[in-house]
Amino acid sequence: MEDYKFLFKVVLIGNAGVGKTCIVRRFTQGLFPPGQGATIGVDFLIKTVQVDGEKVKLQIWDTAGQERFRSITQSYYRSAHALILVYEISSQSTFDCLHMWLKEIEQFANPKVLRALVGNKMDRKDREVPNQIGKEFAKAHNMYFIETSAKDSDNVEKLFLEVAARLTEEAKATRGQFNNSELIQSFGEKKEKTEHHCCKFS
Ligand SMILES: Nc1nc2c(ncn2[C@@H]2O[C@H](COP(=O)(O)OP(=O)(O)OP(=O)(O)O)[C@@H](O)[C@H]2O)c(=O)[nH]1
Repeated sequence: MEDYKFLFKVVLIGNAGVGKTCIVRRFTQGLFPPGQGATIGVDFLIKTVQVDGEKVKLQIWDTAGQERFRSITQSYYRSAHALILVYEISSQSTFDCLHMWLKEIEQFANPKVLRALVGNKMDRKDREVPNQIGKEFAKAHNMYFIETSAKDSDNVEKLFLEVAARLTEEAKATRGQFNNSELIQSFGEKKEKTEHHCCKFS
């Protein structure tokens, strides 16, 4: 058996071009990839972090923001322990689509999923979404909020460490001692699709 205490599946979602892939690459590989192309479908990377002296393995799924991949990416929501919803602070339109993304979460994710809201590209000077607006939106929807810059490496590590810490705390509180496969199964229940939401924004 591998040497880690918990394994969590973390899925990044949000409009095309907001920086999901760059956030994941910054965190897992410590780099800001030049000329990053659009994600096709989904991609995943793994990183192990320490939470209170215990090893926690994060399986991080980077989904494509483009509408044409939506049916593929939606299928990854179900077994997610955490969903990181990303918008771009320099693009009001990506923020305006958050309601659509929340509907997707409601429809396809496990109700127990931990949700985080991330305003990426905080290094940019052409801000369109004030920090306070992002914060209030997150508060209203019971989400953890942080602004990041994958480019400058600001808050990226903090984001994933916070998610790992919250998931670990929740797992310990709800299940006590259990093994990793049990944990995954507990979040992997299938939720029936009842309605199709479509947003042609990307
Ligand atoms: N200034 C700045 N640019 C960024 C940042 N993060 C990503 N970018 C740029 O934004 C563009 C899109 O980044 P991606 O990481 O490919 O975006 P994505 O959300 O994964 O896009 P899809 O795969 O199409 O869903 C690229 O040109 C990146 O260089 C950031 O923190 N600051």
